[in-house]
Amino acid sequence: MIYTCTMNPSIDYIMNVEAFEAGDLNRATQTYFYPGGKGINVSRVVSRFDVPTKALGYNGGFTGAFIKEFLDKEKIQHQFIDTSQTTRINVKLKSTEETEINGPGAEISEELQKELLDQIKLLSNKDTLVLAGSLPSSLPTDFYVQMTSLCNKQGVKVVADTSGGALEQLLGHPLFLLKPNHHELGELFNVTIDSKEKAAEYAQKLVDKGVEHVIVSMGGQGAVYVGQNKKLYANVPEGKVKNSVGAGDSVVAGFLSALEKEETLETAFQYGVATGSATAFQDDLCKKEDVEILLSQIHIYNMSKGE
Ligand SMILES: Nc1ncnc2c1ncn2[C@@H]1O[C@H](COP(=O)(O)OP(=O)(O)OP(=O)(O)O)[C@@H](O)[C@H]1O
Ligand SMILES: O=P(O)(O)OC[C@@]1(O)O[C@H](CO)[C@@H](O)[C@@H]1O
Repeated sequence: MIYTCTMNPSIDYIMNVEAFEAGDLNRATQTYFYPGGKGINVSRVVSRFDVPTKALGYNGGFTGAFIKEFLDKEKIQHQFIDTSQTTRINVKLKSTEETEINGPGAEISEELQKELLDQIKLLSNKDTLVLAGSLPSSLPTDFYVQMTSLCNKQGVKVVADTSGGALEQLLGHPLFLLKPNHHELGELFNVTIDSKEKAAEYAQKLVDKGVEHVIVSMGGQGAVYVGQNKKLYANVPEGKVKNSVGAGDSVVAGFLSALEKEETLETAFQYGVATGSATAFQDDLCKKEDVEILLSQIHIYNMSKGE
């Protein structure tokens, strides 16, 4: 089972505004509400590939109830811990540019932290746990490390999709998959990643620190995969980007879902990139059919052979 854990979920309130003017009254042409938070996005996309998934994390209030109802409608299992605080609403403003305003997180008491760690203790070596998104500031910065240590003892595969201090602290701990974008990877090593070769060089450093699979997404410039004995590059398909929210999460979901179906690494990487692009080309997260249309446009090159 692919478990996802979203410490800081959200309702994503998408507002399309034709020509946004700061400091003025703007009227939106279309608005949408979606459940958000990186782990929840991963669960929503994984379930579209018919792979079993369950969303964990914190949730509360009327916004939390909306997220649970939405997941129920999509037949996605969830087991959130109730914080009795209103889950945040993140505004995604789409105009000539995309602007995001993400709310702060809930106050998570020590008791609630323990409750989540107790849930993690029930996972087994057949499970994968995706730790995704920001940590609310009330949580200790090593909370993902605490969860990862438990998982490593139980043989649970850990996937991390986070950035900054939370990501830095995870390095050195055995991880199954990391998917930084090229900016996040650059920040980790204080360098600028401006080519696929540089992305592969720094992804290799993550593999040397104990990460089994690293995917570096580079937006419209393709993606790089580095694992124990493989260095691959994938182009991205042509298309109009409508929405980048959840595109990175979709790469994780596509890659993990394909591995669950025992596809090869190359195919899983191809699925990951196709899934990311399929979401980038839609208003909401992609469907399985959107991914299948794009698959044949993504070519995998073996960088170790100079391709
Ligand atoms: N211009 C584009 N054309 C085609 N696909 C794209 C484009 N931009 C992004 N994507 C798809 O989205 C994936 C993730 O994009 P990106 O590298 O920006 O990651 P990210 O920053 O983690 O994403 P997010 O915006 O969700 O945080 C890419 O690997 C690709 O599949
Ligand atoms: O504030 P965080 O946790 O870093 O990111 C949260 C978020 O921006 O990430 C998802 C897209 O990846 C959205 O659904 C959500 O609003």
